[in-house]
Amino acid sequence: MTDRNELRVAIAGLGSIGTKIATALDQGIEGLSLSAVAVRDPAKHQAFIGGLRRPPQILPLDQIGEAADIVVECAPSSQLRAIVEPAVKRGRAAVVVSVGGLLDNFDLVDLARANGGRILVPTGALIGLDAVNAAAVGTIHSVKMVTRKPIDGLKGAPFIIQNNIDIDNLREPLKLFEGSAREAAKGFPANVNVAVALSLAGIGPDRTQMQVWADPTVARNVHRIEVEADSARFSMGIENVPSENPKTGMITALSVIALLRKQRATLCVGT
Ligand SMILES: NC(=O)C1=CN([C@@H]2O[C@H](COP(=O)(O)OP(=O)(O)OC[C@H]3O[C@@H](n4cnc5c(N)ncnc54)[C@H](OP(=O)(O)O)[C@@H]3O)[C@@H](O)[C@H]2O)C=CC1
Ligand SMILES: O=C([O-])CC(=O)C(=O)O
Repeated sequence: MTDRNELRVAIAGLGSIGTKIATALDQGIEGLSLSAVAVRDPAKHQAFIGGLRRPPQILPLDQIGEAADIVVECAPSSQLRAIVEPAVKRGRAAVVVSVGGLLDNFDLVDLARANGGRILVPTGALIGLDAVNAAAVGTIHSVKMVTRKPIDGLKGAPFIIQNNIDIDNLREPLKLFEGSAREAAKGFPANVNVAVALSLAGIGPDRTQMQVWADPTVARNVHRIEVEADSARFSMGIENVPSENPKTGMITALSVIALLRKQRATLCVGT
């Protein structure tokens, strides 16, 4: 039975990130319960959902906002609008992991504001957005980010296909892209959500500069960031162990779980 004071959480997409969040909610997060999921093919996920202690309802994407106070989007970015729009229209909170998709749908922020909804972007596979948020209260002069991924983590990216770049036979690191976080998100929608999150925490997608490297010498998704602000200069780095989806670092799901834990926790640490 659901405690009426519990926040109901619904998850859209049960892939590498969504299944971890569903499992954590099912095992228990203070004050939260898993109320619904949306999947493309229910039959494929039947065993997983049936194996949960309290199996959630399975609802169409656009209806999960009805069954939840918080909707967690962890599907491909092409589905972001279909998931977030109905939720924020109903005044719900939407946790967005496909944050690159927000740039082309930024009106959702206005829609959320007009209806009392919220859009929450977790730190995800990155580090230090608390410091970037704080520095942005003052003046940030520049934010630069360099991402290196193993070949398997980059395969299929539109930028690579459109430019006909062969990364399969690389022996040395190859710089694929240099430009703004906005342009990077277009070329690598499943690879640089982190750069967009960084940009939204700091100086925006047009001023945040980034490089993307295909690197056969690394086994992890490596992100290095340099921030120059009036309050501080800082460098940050993270080397993510890929999950079963080689494009996605394992820490991404953990970051969402940490964000969910904060919704009702008595002790909250970090901004
Ligand atoms: N913010 C960040 O730091 C990071 C964000 N990401 C982003 O997070 C998102 C999820 O990543 P990840 O879990 O690894 O991806 P996966 O590919 O592992 O999972 C995506 C899931 O979405 C499901 N899906 C696809 N279309 C629909 C639909 N129409 N309705 C419902 N479900 C659908 C897929 O279903 P099926 O199982 O049937 O294929 C799959 O289960 C991606 O956009 C990724 O780029 C990733 C890493 C870091
Ligand atoms: O997991 C990572 O290292 C980053 C990632 O895929 C993304 O930002 O989309």
